[in-house]
Amino acid sequence: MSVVRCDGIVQIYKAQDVEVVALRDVDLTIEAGETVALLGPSGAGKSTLLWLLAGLLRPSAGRLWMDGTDLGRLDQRRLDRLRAAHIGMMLQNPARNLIGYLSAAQNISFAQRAVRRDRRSASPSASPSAGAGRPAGPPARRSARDLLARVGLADAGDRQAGRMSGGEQQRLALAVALANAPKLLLADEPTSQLDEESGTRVIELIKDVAAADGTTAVVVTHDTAVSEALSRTVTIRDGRVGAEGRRGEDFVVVGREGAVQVPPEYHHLLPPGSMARIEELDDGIALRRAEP
Ligand SMILES: Nc1ncnc2c1ncn2[C@@H]1O[C@H](COP(=O)(O)OP(=O)(O)OP(=O)(O)O)[C@@H](O)[C@H]1O
Repeated sequence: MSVVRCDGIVQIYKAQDVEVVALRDVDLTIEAGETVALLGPSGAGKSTLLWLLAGLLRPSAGRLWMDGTDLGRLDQRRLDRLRAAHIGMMLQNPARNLIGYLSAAQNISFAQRAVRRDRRSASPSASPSAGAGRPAGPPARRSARDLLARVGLADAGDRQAGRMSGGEQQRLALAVALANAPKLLLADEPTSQLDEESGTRVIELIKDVAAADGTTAVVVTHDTAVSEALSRTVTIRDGRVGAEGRRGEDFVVVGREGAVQVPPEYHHLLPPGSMARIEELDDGIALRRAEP
């Protein structure tokens, strides 16, 4: 079963009298264990998509499934539960992921507290809806000690999070995001404020988690080193999935109603607004610029 399935997602922001269409008809399926880099120019809609996947926004239209659960059918309480138990999130600014005055170990315990409480209240005798939206069985949660060891911070359990370096904070943020053994790990530019070495380490750790636990990771990034390290790229342009890359090869994506975005590197041959002739080939079509 797919961990993420987006079907015709539209996201419209309303700011006073103005509407901004951030995403239009996004179709996307992500399988368990995939590590996906979400790419695209500034304002394309990457963060919006990430926030939708995190359940922090509800789409204006379209449907979004997380591990088979239609998020649109969950009330806020059940959505919050599903998020806490199955989604881990890392933000760009390492400090924003953490409670600075708590120790590293306390940051992890804090993240686990809500899910622990929730599981207690969702005992077998509780209402059947209490665990709705959650796959069978509780997540296999790790101890703070194990999680810290996993991200190379075995000796840092008592250190105050706010006093750690940016790289250490982001590794701790990863441990916090993994605290409840999420199925889906979401990261919004997790390396952009780190030096190259720290950034590489964070991405290697994310890949290790995906390989070892089957965790699915979606990482918004502008960094080609990050996108090359992950198994798949999805490029958002103008609110649509414009291209995908797998194993180093790039593909354009044929969207709804047959729409295809010509990648910017070919705009000198087919500028936006130009007319083209379609030439049928055995295995597809070619576009040739035509003068009207
Ligand atoms: N809260 C909001 N209210 C109104 N418009 C918004 C809001 N958040 C985002 N937008 C608009 O939606 C569009 C997509 O924004 P988004 O932040 O998702 O893009 P992005 O690809 O993540 O960009 P960047 O790489 O610069 O972070 C942009 O036009 C942005 O201005």
